[in-house]
Amino acid sequence: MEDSVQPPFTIRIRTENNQDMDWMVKPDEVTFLQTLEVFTQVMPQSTHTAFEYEDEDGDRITVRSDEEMKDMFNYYFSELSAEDKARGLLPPLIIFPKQGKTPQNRNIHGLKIQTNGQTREGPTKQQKATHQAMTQQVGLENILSCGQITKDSLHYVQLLGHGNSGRVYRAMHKQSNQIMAVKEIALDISVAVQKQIISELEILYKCNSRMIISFYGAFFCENCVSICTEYMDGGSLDKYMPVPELYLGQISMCVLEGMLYMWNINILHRDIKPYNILVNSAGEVKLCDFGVSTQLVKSIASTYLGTNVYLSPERVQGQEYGKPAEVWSFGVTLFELATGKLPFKSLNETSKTTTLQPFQIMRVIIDETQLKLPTEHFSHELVDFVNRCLHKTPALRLNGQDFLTHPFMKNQSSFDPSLISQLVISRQQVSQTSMQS
Ligand SMILES: Nc1ncnc2c1ncn2[C@@H]1O[C@H](COP(=O)(O)OP(=O)(O)OP(=O)(O)O)[C@@H](O)[C@H]1O
Repeated sequence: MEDSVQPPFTIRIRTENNQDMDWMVKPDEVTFLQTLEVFTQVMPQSTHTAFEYEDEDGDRITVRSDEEMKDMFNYYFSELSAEDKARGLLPPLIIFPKQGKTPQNRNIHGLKIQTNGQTREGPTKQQKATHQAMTQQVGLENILSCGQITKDSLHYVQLLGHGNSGRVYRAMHKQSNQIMAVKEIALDISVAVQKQIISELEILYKCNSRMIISFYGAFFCENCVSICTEYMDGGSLDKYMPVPELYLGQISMCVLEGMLYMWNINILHRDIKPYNILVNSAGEVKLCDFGVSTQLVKSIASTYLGTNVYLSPERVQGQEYGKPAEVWSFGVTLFELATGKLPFKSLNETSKTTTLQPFQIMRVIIDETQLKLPTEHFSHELVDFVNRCLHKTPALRLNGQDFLTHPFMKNQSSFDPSLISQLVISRQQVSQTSMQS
């Protein structure tokens, strides 16, 4: 690896207060000095003379020169797993800036003071110009991102759809040729909030379940956040409704596995609905759009005026969100997937849902007696399963243990991707035929 050209990857600068800043670099082009200059842009209040990275035992190794930086890159590439290399998108290399010890510049209380002539009012004109030049030189505009994806590194291929909060594109990451789905959400928020969103989204890197969509990275460009995830060629389940019961069992198994996996690591989805369950022609079923970033959820909610018809009665009434609320949304989703309709009589005409005021929809969710799945069309097991997810009293809904022992789930043999694959491919054939005629 030492003599070959090393591909671009992300250096994650971990600041003292544990805030991460990602910076995409080409190892052959970036220098030690440039790295220190980037620190100055990210942490203008401190002076740095070196930085550290961790070896496989967690021991810190200091970098003070181009030579040592080269050693660090070689070490990083030698430690990559075959899986990382095959994925094309490399994990970030975390570095820890080291502050220079300049006692004459510190006061006795240990408070940092300005060291480089920068006044309290902010940088001088000359500093601003240097900053701007540096920004262009080292690609600082890319720092507000996690992962190594930026707008420029993507080739947008096709608009896949749009929801309440934004648009989703199919795009290709030029360096890795990786096809991905990019969800763009416009948000009118401060840079501080943008940073918080990016750092909250990073938890998605740790989610490793075959039932959860893979996360490739996220970045802000102007006022838009772009979230890049695995592309699923079958799209979301809303396009398949009504879904025959044969497939519903398999879909439920996958959604539950994904949900239970996330619950285990203390993450709630917060927005379960047919639009957030994706399928592909390989027969995979995956959950997407996890509400892992509280700040992102808040920022979207403040611009969205509608009412989510998948919300549980207790959530509509402002009570704390918990697993039972998630189970309710799953119940509404299954009901809709099975019948193509919502479990509320008065919300079933689309024209009504769009003309009803948000508070009227909330009233329906709280007050209306839910429809029951008709027993003549569905098995007794499915009807009972859905009805028990849709119990008005949260404590009486199915919970983690009951799910797996419920006859509807027990009747499922193990997951068979060929079934879902059949569903996706036959739909793709139908839409191709209708496009041709
Ligand atoms: N990873 C993906 N792969 C393939 N298609 C996708 C992917 N993510 C989303 N889509 C498609 O894009 C459409 C719009 O997605 P989006 O997440 O914006 O919709 P939504 O969930 O209805 O909206 P919102 O979450 O804003 O309420 C989806 O219905 C789906 O068909």
